[in-house]
Amino acid sequence: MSSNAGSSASKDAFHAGFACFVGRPNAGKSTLTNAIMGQKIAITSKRPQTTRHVVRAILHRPDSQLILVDTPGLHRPRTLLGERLNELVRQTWSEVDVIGLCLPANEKPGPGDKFITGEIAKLHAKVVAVVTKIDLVSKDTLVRHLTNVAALGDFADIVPVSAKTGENLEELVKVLSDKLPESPQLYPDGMITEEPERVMMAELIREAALEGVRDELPHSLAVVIEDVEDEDSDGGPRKKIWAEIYVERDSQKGIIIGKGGERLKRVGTKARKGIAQLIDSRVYLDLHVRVAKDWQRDPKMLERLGF
Ligand SMILES: Nc1nc2c(ncn2[C@@H]2O[C@H](COP(=O)(O)OP(=O)(O)OP(=O)(O)O)[C@@H](O)[C@H]2O)c(=O)[nH]1
Repeated sequence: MSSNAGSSASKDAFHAGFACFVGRPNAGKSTLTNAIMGQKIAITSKRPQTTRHVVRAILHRPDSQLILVDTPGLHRPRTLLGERLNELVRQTWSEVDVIGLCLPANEKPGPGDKFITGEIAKLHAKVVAVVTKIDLVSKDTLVRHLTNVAALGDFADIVPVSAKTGENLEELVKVLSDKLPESPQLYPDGMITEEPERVMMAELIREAALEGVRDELPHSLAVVIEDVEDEDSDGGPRKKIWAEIYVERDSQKGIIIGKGGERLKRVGTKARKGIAQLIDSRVYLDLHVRVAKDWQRDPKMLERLGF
């Protein structure tokens, strides 16, 4: 044991704490969280700003416990929902020990990245620049990119990774874990997320409902799990889940339901499979679509939808 500060002194100590990935929309934060966890937890998509909930993933290593908090991207708020999301991001940023600033290797750091770098520099957290999507660029481009990233701010480390190929992911976990404070384990062994199951179920339904229609209604859709019950059916025990999909207009309801209810049926089947896998049980999903006019601007409705 030694009283010296620094990593060599705390070699044998256990480190535990919170980390989050930040970066502009589409920087690869959710994909990175999923890849590190080796399983699907956050919801990813080709469209920006689909991450709505703070999802915690817990990474256990022999000498550390890294708790990943997933945040939505910071963006210019146009609605009350937008403002709430930004509040949520800032709140999360202020609560973590380490921040991984995600900078996609295939895009030059821009004013948005500069802005975020400035914002997080004000916090107590250590900041690691995570260069994402390195599978998309050549070695030469990557080297140039790393130089640009180094010029962007004062980072505790710079780690290039690919969530797609898995390159350098374990190194990233190590770098982030090393920067956590000395602390006993914060969560029990084996626990990988504290996100309530219902939120994850809702996200699976939301993802299924958005498939193919993201252009038409990217932010107009929210899902609430109304109830979950155990029941016995002919095929054995199963979970019966009542869920509601909220949209803002009648026309959107039509899009979700589809001709003769065909589309909603497909959404239900896809979501049911995902949920069954998530909770490892047979599932009966009772899915309804409701119109809540302008829910994104209605504080009561936002509360009900969990924002
Ligand atoms: N080729 C490649 N694509 C990636 C990688 N990581 C993420 N992507 C893609 O980049 C897009 C955005 O990834 P997300 O993980 O949803 O990005 P995000 O930063 O969480 O986005 P928001 O939720 O909008 O904040 C998706 O189409 C991913 O498939 C990677 O390592 N390699």
